[in-house]
Amino acid sequence: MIEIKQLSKKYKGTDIFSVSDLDLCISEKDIFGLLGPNGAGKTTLISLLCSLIKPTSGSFVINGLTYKKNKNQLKQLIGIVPQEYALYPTLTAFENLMYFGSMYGLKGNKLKLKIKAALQTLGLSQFSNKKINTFSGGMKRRINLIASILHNPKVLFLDEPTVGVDVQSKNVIINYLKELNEKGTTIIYTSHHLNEAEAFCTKVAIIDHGRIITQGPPKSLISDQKNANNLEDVFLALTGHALRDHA
Ligand SMILES: Nc1ncnc2c1ncn2[C@@H]1O[C@H](COP(=O)(O)OP(=O)(O)OP(=O)(O)O)[C@@H](O)[C@H]1O
Repeated sequence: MIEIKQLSKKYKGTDIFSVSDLDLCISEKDIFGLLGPNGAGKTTLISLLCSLIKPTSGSFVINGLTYKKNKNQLKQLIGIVPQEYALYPTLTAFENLMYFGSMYGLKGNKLKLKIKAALQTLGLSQFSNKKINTFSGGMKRRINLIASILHNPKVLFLDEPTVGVDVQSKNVIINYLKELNEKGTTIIYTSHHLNEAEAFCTKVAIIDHGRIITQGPPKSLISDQKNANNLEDVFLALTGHALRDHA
């Protein structure tokens, strides 16, 4: 269970809050989607929850643990799949995964077997000894995902895990995440693919200007919104059609 209370973040040198007084509860069984236009605050919220950045104010608890009191336990409890590839291009897939596993204190046969099983499930067994710089975007996304789950996290945060991948890779990734969730991992993910989120998530929150403007199961949000046939209709009705370009 994740409980977020009055969480706010204002980056140094800026005068706006990227996350503003945000309250949210995510249950252990959820596949929770954080949706919102560009610049809404999704990555900032995930970065706060992964303790990659510090809140300006407010707090959160993940499965009873807080970063201040339980830093090491929390690190073992969560997995992070960042938006950017966090892989070493000149190492092979297997070497990369051995390295990431060792960062969590894993080693030996146990780690090797875990890597082999994940590579198999994600369709990458035959590329195990190929260098990452020869991989397609979809293959790198799948390796990025494996790197984050080797320590069996109870809570997995993913920032746009299906961006830039083909339909085949996307299906493999989504099915794998569903499997992890069925085995007891809470999934929290950001995406701009609203059809995907509608089918995949048990709950979503639509975020804009650092605040949650609505949340709930996709079907409830659709039925509650006048003239909405899908999550995209809800999203546009609540966030508007204006472009969010800024520099
Ligand atoms: N390191 C930073 N320093 C200053 N401002 C930042 C920083 N990172 C993000 N921001 C600002 O915080 C706001 C929220 O950004 P964030 O990346 O969290 O949004 P997002 O919803 O993830 O967007 P996207 O969908 O484009 O990834 C934006 O206005 C952004 O410009």
